[in-house]
Amino acid sequence: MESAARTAPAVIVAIDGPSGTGKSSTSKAVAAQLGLSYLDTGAQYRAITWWMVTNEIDVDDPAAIAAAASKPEIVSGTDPLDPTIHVDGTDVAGPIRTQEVTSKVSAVSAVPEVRTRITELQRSIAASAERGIVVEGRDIGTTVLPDADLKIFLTASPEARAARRSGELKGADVNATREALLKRDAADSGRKTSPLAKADDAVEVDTTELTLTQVIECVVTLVEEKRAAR
Ligand SMILES: Nc1ncnc2c1ncn2[C@@H]1O[C@H](COP(=O)(O)OP(=O)(O)OP(=O)(O)O)[C@@H](O)[C@H]1O
Ligand SMILES: Nc1ccn([C@@H]2O[C@H](COP(=O)(O)O)[C@@H](O)[C@H]2O)c(=O)n1
Repeated sequence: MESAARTAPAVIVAIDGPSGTGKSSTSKAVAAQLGLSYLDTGAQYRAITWWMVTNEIDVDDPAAIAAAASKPEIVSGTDPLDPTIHVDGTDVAGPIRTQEVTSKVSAVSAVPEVRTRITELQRSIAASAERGIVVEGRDIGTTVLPDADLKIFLTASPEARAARRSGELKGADVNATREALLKRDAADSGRKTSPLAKADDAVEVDTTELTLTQVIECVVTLVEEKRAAR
């Protein structure tokens, strides 16, 4: 007899929110716990940004970015225990996390041709996830997967997010980290095409006072409730 996890219908979970709210940590853990695939859409935007920088495309020139948007081949591995990201066959998991890429990704991701290309890729990955998928980003619930079974919007105070990030960056200045987070949020929320936004039907979870374990438990419970109601 097949296990319950095997026979459960595929479930699509969209997790959005500003930087440092815990989207990646939560999404990976929820997907691993429930036997689902996992997609880090921020890594895809970072990957195309890395390619633009490496190929000396001026990120302040939207026309140049648009003209090059279809060139790199971006491949995402969706195992939540070992998510991967390759550009033209090169493993870029490390290079996409540099300060240079982080400071330029909002400009690249605001270009409509980039969003169209990456959104198509995201939809095709989600459609081929047999057991379902947790997809995290900024516009998953609003634009990429508007019919997702469950939409979550994570928030946390800027202070909590900066403290988490500077802990991760081993002693980085908390105020500078906070300013950088807020600057990226403002750019992502303010762009014309598919900005960072909460979908009307998303469940908002403020993680400021919650441990990561509590957030994961909360989301797992919400997924199980959705599944039980189907
Ligand atoms: N509820 C929480 N309590 C404490 N630390 C947390 C919590 N959630 C996440 N963290 C920590 O905060 C840091 C940022 O989390 P994570 O990378 O998951 O955020 P994110 O929303 O995906 O950020 P970004 O959008 O910038 O990629 C990580 O070090 C993570 O372990
Ligand atoms: N759905 C998404 C996801 C991400 N972005 C852009 O990528 C940047 C990096 O995202 P991280 O989650 O890795 O921090 C982010 O600041 C956005 O500019 C996006 O536009 N849409």
